[in-house]
Amino acid sequence: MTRAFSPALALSAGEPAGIGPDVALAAWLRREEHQLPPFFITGDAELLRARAAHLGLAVPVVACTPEDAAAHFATALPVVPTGPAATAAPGRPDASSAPAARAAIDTAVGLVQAGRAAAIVTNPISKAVLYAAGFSFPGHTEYLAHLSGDPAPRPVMMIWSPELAVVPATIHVPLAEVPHLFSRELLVETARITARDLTRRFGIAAPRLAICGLNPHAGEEGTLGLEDEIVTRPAVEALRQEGIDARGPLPADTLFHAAARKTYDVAIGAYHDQVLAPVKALAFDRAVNVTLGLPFVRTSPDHGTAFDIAGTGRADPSSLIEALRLARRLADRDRAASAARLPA
Ligand SMILES: NC(=O)C1=CN([C@@H]2O[C@H](COP(=O)(O)OP(=O)(O)OC[C@H]3O[C@@H](n4cnc5c(N)ncnc54)[C@H](O)[C@@H]3O)[C@@H](O)[C@H]2O)C=CC1
Ligand SMILES: NCC(=O)COP(=O)(O)O
Repeated sequence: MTRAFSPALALSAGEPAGIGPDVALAAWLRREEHQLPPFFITGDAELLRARAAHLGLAVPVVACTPEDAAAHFATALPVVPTGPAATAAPGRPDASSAPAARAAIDTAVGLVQAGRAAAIVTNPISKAVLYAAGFSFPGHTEYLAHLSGDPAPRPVMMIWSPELAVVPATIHVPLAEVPHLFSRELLVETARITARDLTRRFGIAAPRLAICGLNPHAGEEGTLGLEDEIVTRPAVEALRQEGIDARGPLPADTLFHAAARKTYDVAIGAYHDQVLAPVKALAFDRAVNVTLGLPFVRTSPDHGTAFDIAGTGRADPSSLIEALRLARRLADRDRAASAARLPA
């Protein structure tokens, strides 16, 4: 049986002064050991050559088209050039960082939308650097939704690992704004998208969702805050009426120990640190950030730019490796599902 052609994965280069180049080079060097699917970087080939030389890594870098990337992958790291040169030194972002980082994302999205990349994997950006250059989106998650369509779909951030998968209902917002943004509509919509994508892309037929309360002890029946009676409980009831296996409001402090984790497929929390801290504590080197709700597959390592170790050779590529492997799996499942929907 011949396997239908599927394009390579697009890996956006991320913040040039961060560890994105380091982990991309290190992942490519481990491509056989980890049976990595072919990928190409959208970015600046010169920067990658310079970083390989700086780190003393024997990685040939080849500039090519997305279509030629898979053929080059066995012998060189393929780069699809994006235009803006990135001149920043490791650990020292400069003014070249923002246009280069943004162009890498834009190119990757354009290629996946044109069917020239199977999925997008993003290396970390420095949000502060992009904000200073006028970027008005809190992070990739929201920017990718913006690039996905008009109106933009609601994006959902999931950090996935074999030990634990979590979703924050509010994403990149100041903690003081969380109680105002935490609404029944937000929670229901977030849970629906999560359940749908866990079935469609992860193959979990009836996902079990554990919904955390916002307050300590999930509000202790309203005595420690009313949000869980006004928002969380009715949202869970609405989800159950739709046939979604949701439970809550559950106290977040007792939801992440080993026995509790066996009772659900994903924990949905009210805010970023409530659920990202446990997954990063358990699986920092293996966890993958996946954006749900998009028309294409996007994954990312769970870590940031790590300026403190960029260019030192200490950056661990494991999370990027898992992000590449997961992106391929999810894209293949998407493709198979689309093919099954086609008329014979
Ligand atoms: N997807 C993305 O674009 C993300 C971007 N960021 C951005 O990254 C920047 C720095 O964020 P931080 O909170 O400092 O988190 P960080 O993940 O960059 O670093 C936290 C600590 O973990 C270490 N670390 C991170 N990745 C590592 C790896 N692969 N191997 C070994 N050690 C590693 C770092 O050296 C540092 O000590 C911020 O601007 C943030 O917005 C953060 C998370 C995701
Ligand atoms: N802490 C996770 C994170 O900041 C990832 O953000 P994004 O850039 O993937 O939206």
